[in-house]
Amino acid sequence: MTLDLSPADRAKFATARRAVDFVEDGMRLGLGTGSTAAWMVRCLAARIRDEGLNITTVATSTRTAEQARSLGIKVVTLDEAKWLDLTIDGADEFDADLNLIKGGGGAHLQEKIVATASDRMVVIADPSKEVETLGAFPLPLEVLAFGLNASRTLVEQALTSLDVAGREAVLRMNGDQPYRTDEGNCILDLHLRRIGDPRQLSMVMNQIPGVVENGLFIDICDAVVIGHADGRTETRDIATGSIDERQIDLDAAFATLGN
Ligand SMILES: O=C[C@H](O)[C@H](O)[C@H](O)COP(=O)(O)O
Repeated sequence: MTLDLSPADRAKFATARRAVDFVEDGMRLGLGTGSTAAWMVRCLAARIRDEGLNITTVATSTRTAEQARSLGIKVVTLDEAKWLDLTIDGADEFDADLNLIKGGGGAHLQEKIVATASDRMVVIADPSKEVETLGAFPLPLEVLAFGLNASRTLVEQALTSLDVAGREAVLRMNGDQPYRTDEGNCILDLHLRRIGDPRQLSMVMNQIPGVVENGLFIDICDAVVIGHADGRTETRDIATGSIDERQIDLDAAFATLGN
């Protein structure tokens, strides 16, 4: 029963359930990472099982790969899949142009590679992720451990000439050790508060030696599905400007999960 779920989880489930409607038989699909994406993987597994769909997936983290495989979903590498039809992933923030901040879970490097190797990227989010201006959520930078402090100094220097409201670069920790990504790199979380020009910031950050990838997704996302705790969903498509509203029966949908 979805009544046992928190309002936040009901909203995540609603967006996830609506987004898997875009999956078609035979597709090669990118699977995002995070709590919303985890709901999507459960919904996808149910559709594959109930409809006998032939779906090949590429995961954006070891976490997601393990979850997908445990639910019987076929997972291959991106090089094996070559190219993807669709990627469905969560986000930490999105704006009116569907530019995103991602990487709250430390997976934005693989997520960006997978999303840009897809014909289409659909973001799944609850309404709290929508912002007028990106930047309240700290922007993650994946950075090589080698020369980390030098890279951090260069990042903070570069930020002084950019249109942002804060400059603090905080090393993400896992207990008393630096957090390590799937690639073995570190994460600097940039507390910028407001990002005036996301495109410029993204380009400048990726020019700094040691920075592997930043969490800004500019002109990558094609549509967002916003889910609400009462089962309402709204899908906005950036290319057509269309808005599609659907009501998900959360209890009925939950009963189909079986996982
Ligand atoms: O690295 C993590 C990813 O970018 C996630 O998609 C993002 O942090 C959103 O996660 P959640 O759905 O848990 O809010």
